[in-house]
Amino acid sequence: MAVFLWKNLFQTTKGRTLQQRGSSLYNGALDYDEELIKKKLQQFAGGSVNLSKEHSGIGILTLNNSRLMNAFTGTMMLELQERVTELENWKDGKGLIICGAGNTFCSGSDLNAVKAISNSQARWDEYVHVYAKYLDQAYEVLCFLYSSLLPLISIALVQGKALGGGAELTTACDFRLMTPGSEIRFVHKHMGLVPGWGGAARLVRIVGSRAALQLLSGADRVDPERALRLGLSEGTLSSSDEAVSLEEARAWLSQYTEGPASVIQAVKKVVTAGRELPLEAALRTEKDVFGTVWGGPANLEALAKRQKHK
Ligand SMILES: CC[C@H](C(=O)O)C(=O)SCCNC(=O)CCNC(=O)[C@H](O)C(C)(C)COP(=O)(O)OP(=O)(O)OC[C@H]1O[C@@H](n2cnc3c(N)ncnc32)[C@H](O)[C@@H]1OP(=O)(O)O
Repeated sequence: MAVFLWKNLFQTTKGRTLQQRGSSLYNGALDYDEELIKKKLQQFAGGSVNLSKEHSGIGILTLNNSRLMNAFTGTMMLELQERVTELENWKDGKGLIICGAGNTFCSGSDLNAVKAISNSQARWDEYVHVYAKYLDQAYEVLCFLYSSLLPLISIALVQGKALGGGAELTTACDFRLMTPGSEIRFVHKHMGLVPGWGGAARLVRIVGSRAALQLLSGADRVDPERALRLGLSEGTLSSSDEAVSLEEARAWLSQYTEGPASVIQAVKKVVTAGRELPLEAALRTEKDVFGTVWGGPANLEALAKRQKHK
């Protein structure tokens, strides 16, 4: 997946100085085999991440672990990466809705897995590496979702609760829509943590640093009304019913995905380039992306029709 490209283009978490019992979470000297760590993550199994790709060019990605309020297990993290790779290669894709099964969004990391890893008899170094892999996986896949490398316009459909890593996941989407009674809550402080999946940095860009500081330091419950005021949500849907809210989210997104996939994807790329790159690089990217649509089928068709915009 282009996550690896992303890794090279932008700095990864490696080299950061998160200190745990005096040992860095990322310590090059203790590099474990990737496949081995993948196998370890697979030990923390349960739930699934399902993708359905609709004819309209909208993908529906559903977190499915209702027994644990859609908490992310190790295997779900791996599946999320697989599904996102599938979306990356979807030529006709234009939009993406991320939602949770069972009328709730996501309660973050699977705390059972986190506890099991830390309580295992394994060496501390090994715990650090397994957890680091989990964190790496979450961090990279969310960065990828948010980046121009995935050229789909995305929405987090927040029903019920989006807590911890679940709240962070909402920030990796372009837009958030909330159902009545739902909440987004960065509970990390109460867990003795800060966001680690990139959620804080993205939150600052969405709501500004003062509001982000309040939401993180207060571990505030953000209901749909406050989310709207803060610009964290685009709108409150009329129903919290799973099927109805999904239909409403689809209708909302369709306003922006009308038209050829090549053009919608190009729009998403130029906007995300503006969001994530220094100005000069963003300007260059825009010119390059323009080159991919200029003289293309949609452009030629519009010219032939002598399209007017009255
Ligand atoms: C950087 C990200 C960060 C990290 O990686 O460390 C995190 O994401 S930390 C995780 C943050 N999330 C939490 O702390 C959620 C804790 N859970 C709750 O607050 C509640 O369970 C809640 C509000 C999600 C739901 O409350 P409600 O009363 O509606 O239901 P229950 O509490 O009975 O929950 C049902 C069932 O689900 C289990 N559950 C919920 N969330 C998790 C989770 N994140 N991991 C594991 N299990 C979870 C809960 O324990 C119940 O199971 P039961 O066997 O009945 O105890």
